[in-house]
Amino acid sequence: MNDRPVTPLLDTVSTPEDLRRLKPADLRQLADELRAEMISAVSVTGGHLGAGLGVVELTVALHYVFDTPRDVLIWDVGHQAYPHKILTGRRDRIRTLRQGGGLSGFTKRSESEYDPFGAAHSSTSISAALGFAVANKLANKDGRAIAVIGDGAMSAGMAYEAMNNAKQAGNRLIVILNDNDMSIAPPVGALSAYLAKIVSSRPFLSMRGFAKRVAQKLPRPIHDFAKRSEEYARGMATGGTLFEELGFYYVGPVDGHNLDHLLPVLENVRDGDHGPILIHVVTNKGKGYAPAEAAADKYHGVQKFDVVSGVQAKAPPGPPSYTGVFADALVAEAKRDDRICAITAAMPSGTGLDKFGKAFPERSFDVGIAEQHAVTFAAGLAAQGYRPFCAIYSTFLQRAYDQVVHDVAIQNLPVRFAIDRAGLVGADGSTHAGSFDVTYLATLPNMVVMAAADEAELVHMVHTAAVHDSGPIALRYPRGNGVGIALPAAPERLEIGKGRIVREGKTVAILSLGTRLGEAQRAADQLDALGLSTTVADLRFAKPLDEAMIQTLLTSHEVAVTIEEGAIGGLGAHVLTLASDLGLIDGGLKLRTMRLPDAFQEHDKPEKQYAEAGLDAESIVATVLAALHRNSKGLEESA
Ligand SMILES: Cc1ncc(C[n+]2csc(CCOP(=O)(O)OP(=O)(O)O)c2C)c(N)n1
Ligand SMILES: CC(=O)[C@@H](O)[C@H](O)COP(=O)(O)O
Ligand SMILES: [Mg+2]
Repeated sequence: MNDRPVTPLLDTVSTPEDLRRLKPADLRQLADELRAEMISAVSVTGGHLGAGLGVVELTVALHYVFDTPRDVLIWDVGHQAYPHKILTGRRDRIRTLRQGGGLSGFTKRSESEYDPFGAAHSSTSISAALGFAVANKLANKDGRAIAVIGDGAMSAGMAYEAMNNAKQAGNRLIVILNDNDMSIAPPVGALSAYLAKIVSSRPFLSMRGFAKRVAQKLPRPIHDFAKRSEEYARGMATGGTLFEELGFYYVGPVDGHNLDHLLPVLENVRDGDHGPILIHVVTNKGKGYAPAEAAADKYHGVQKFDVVSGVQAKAPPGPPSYTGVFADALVAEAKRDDRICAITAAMPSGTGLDKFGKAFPERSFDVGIAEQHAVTFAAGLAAQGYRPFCAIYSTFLQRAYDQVVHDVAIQNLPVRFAIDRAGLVGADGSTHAGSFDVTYLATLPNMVVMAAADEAELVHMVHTAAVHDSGPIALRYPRGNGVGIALPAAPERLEIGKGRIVREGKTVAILSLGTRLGEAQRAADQLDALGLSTTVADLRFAKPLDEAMIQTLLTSHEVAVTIEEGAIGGLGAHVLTLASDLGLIDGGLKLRTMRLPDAFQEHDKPEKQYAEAGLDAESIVATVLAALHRNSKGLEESA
């Protein structure tokens, strides 16, 4: 049992207004209590811990110096916003984080006026803040827009697209670059090296004169402060060029855990006349909690844990995860084919590609948070004869849609999309749900789209993708563990566009795509028990469809139901179109499509989300009975 921390000062602060009534000298204690409260809360909920720990002082300082919510504070990704939630009227619910009905793990407009812009995907904050700043300018309103963006998020092109346009915002736009030298994994690429160079530049003294010169260009208050602070002067001398070239005043590096440094810098920036400004704040991910600081991932995302030891709750032993099965299968394929490469966009552990990277470092690429680049980079590799697997979460692949269409599909290049986190993902909620990939991929000419029904199928699909040289192919699989089925000794090459019958019946046909197959079989048991003998088909392919099998199933059963873990426009829509093309809907065909609702579902446990979505066995049975005008006992309803 984790005890609640003693937090006498934090107990007096419910909102930033309360915070702003404190003396500067009290803020250190407040930050310590805030950190303790956050650790305590996440120890019972699990969630994103390291990033929030790293911005405790920054959160306090920003709300202290700026007039939030009139000054809008936009946290990039939003995974570091737990301290912000505690200080902005949500402390009473902080132990409901990421639980069904509880607070979101990210910023969310519907949750608080202090969350002016929702997030969870990265690198949107500067564009959004620019929008707020320009809107204020157009409306002749006061109010600044402050974007806090991490060094990892700063690797995405969108951040630069926004900075490229920032000049029009004038003083109203403030970007805080929170540089903790970490993404989820250690950061990659030239930008990361560039930031590290700024932070570590030496020597101070020989640079001081130059620093003064640069500082003199700044408005008076900043200049004065620069003169007082040696570290600040060092930053002025050694860094900032890239950001200055993009039209920003660069201030930094600043120690993001030192309130005596942070507060005057922010006050000077608040009061200065400088145009768009970027403050380079250096922090430690996991700061102030020893187990987090010591962890390789700095406790980016954690299970519930014991506060004293930092030991996280272990998942009960179970089948291997889909991600793990995918990673092992891909390594096996890459041993057979040295053209196979693997690409991740800053998610090596999440996609399992860390394993591939260890086995084949030269064929493994972490491109940073850059999904668009990842896809077009893969297209280039494919055009040159390599066989890249782009392993990207379903939700993040959305960002690279034009690259999928324009760079891969139109050119019919053999890029393999390994789409992890397909379907509902639980605690991360609607921003991370993999709801749309079948819809957006299966509409594309040339594209093959597969969905694994279990982990053995996933192994076959990895192999099928590996040997599919004639064009692009995607395989999707969910977050979490497999069903416990034995993995095949040798993977099979699946025939493209062919499904399989897993159970034969006469009255009802369930056409399943993906891991709803288990629910389809449970439903079939219940329907059989009601005297409605049921066929279950695992279609395997959303594109191309197994047209012959579908035609047979639709015409030989009284009712057919499609089920999938995706939004409207997926399997069900394609089966309906086929039925229409074949003229089957003219003759009284009974066909029902079961899919995710046309709504963004809130976070909860995945099984509850699926029940709410009506995609469990009980809902399948109810759908079938309703279509056949039968009651819950399977008896015909009197007209
Ligand atoms: C478009 C997109 N790709 C990937 C992710 C997954 N992701 C969430 S946080 C994160 C790392 C962010 O690093 P940084 O911005 O430095 O923040 P830190 O966690 O270090 O505070 C990644 C890759 C995401 N949220 N959005
Ligand atoms: C904030 C973010 O986008 C990631 O940290 C994400 O929450 C990871 O999700 P998984 O736990 O499914 O890898
Ligand atoms: Mg970082």
